[in-house]
Amino acid sequence: MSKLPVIEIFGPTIQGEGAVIGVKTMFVRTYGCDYRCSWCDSAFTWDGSAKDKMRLLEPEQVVAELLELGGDNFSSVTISGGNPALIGEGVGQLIELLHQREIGVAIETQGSRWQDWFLQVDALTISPKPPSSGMATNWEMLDSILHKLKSSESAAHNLKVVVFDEQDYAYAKAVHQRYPGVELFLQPGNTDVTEEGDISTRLLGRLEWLFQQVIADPEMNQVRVLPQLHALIWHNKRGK
Ligand SMILES: C[S@@+](CC[C@H](N)C(=O)[O-])C[C@H]1O[C@@H](n2cnc3c(N)ncnc32)[C@H](O)[C@@H]1O
Ligand SMILES: Nc1nc2[nH]cc(C(=O)O)c2c(=O)[nH]1
Ligand code: SF4
Ligand SMILES: [Mg+2]
Repeated sequence: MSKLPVIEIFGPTIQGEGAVIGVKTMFVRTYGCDYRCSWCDSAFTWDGSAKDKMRLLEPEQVVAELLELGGDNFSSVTISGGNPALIGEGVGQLIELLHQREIGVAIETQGSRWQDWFLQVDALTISPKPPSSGMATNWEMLDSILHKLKSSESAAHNLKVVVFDEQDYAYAKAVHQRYPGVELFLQPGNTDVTEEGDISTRLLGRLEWLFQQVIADPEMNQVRVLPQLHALIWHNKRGK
């Protein structure tokens, strides 16, 4: 088996975002990202600040830790990062081991890289990054990823765009127009990921703003707008 770089394993918690919001799930967060989003809420996966906590684990070890931590109190695992799509076999083997135990797998990735194991995932979220992130979308790569997913019968996938401002909203619209058949989730951005204490009022204000954009826009009749539910409940706490 092939090792994978892991920065944290936590749960059970409640999936707070997108297509599988509300589902009880464990999390495996891989280390390393090819992006550097200005507002990344998981920058410790790539900025070096938690480098000493990164562990190279065999997929079997990851499963053992998930079972130790969660017992039989979960049937879903979300693999996020960082960018889990930077990792080939290690994540592919982990997915296989989880499926052998009838545990469903969700993935969070930004659509900058393809992995063949995308086709095995039960809920694959592709989250291209809007202008406020400072990252540039590789549209050819995104086209090719969505084309491969569309051609496969098994791969349940969706798009999720984080929106901080008008420019980001225009970007989300461009994504929707480019991939009209793919379910699109919009999520308001958290502008301060280090603020301590209760941030729910601020987050709900941004959610209402995003609701208003979509309500007024006949070109966005098919999208879904959701908060980061875990951030409303647990704020900027890590491992939730
Ligand atoms: C930390 S990322 C890890 C997975 C992958 N690198 C990605 O970006 O899709 C998980 C999700 O959190 C979202 N996210 C990160 N920082 C955020 C913020 N400040 N506000 C709202 N969503 C954020 C990302 O857009 C992504 O959808
Ligand atoms: N509860 C909870 N839901 C989430 N959905 C996506 C997350 C992520 O960081 O990828 C996340 C997370 O970190 N926690
Ligand atoms: S792609 Fe995801 S993990 Fe990477 S910097 Fe952006 S939000 Fe953070
Ligand atoms: Mg998160």
